[in-house]
Amino acid sequence: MNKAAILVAGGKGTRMGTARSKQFLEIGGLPVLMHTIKAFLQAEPKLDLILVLPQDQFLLWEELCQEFRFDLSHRIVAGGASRFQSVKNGLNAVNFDRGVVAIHDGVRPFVSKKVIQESFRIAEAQGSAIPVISLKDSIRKVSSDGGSEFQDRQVFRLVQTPQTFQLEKIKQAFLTPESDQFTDDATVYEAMGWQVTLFEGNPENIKITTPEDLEYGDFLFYRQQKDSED
Ligand SMILES: Nc1ccn([C@@H]2O[C@H](COP(=O)(O)OP(=O)(O)OP(=O)(O)O)[C@@H](O)[C@H]2O)c(=O)n1
Ligand SMILES: C[C@](O)(CO)[C@H](O)COP(=O)(O)O
Repeated sequence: MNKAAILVAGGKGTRMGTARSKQFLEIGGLPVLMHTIKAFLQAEPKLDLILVLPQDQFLLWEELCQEFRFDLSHRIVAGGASRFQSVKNGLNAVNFDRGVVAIHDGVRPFVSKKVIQESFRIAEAQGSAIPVISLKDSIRKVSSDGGSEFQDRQVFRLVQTPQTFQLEKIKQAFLTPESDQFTDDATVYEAMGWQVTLFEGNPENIKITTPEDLEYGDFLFYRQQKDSED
């Protein structure tokens, strides 16, 4: 079965508030994106790996690859104005017609090997594979009049990436016009009337979004290093 991964990293990282976009910042001495690429190629060494970057950051990425002597195989594609457009550009760059494709936020470097491998296995059999985790906090639905209402957290899940799909189906889904309701790839797939298949994600697979995520990322990195030495 042909397998590809699209790592979307075409965003600006405004919530991080740093001059350099968050996907290029370092965790444990290595840029975030290099951790993510390593995770995918360790889990699936034969992957066609497509990295989606802002066009004006191609040169920076080339310089970083030289600086960090990073030579893992990947192709680069220009991002779009939104995550949806960046994914679409990535899908158009996949160079086979039949197979499975994982779509992953480049800024989720702590995705586990098990989740990556499971996502391909489940998507191949079921059409899609969406990693989710249970909630640990209580949740409330708030209303515009200042009120709020208890919600049963057992019936909710937090949604992560990689979101993995049979290529033909997700390419067809992405022909639909972009909508504000498309907060991820599962919602685009679902708009076709197809049900998504959920599976258990890994809680460390956080999306690096704000400065405290970088500090937690450092902690996770050093804990991983220590675990592998023990
Ligand atoms: N035009 C865009 C916007 C987002 N992304 C990617 O989608 C993922 C999830 O988006 P988010 O965390 O929101 O990243 P940013 O858009 O960069 O962050 P912010 O919203 O804080 O600006 C990131 O890997 C980001 O680079 C992308 O490829 N192209
Ligand atoms: C795709 C995603 O990471 C799934 O949780 C999330 O929806 C991205 O949201 P963002 O607002 O684009 O960061």
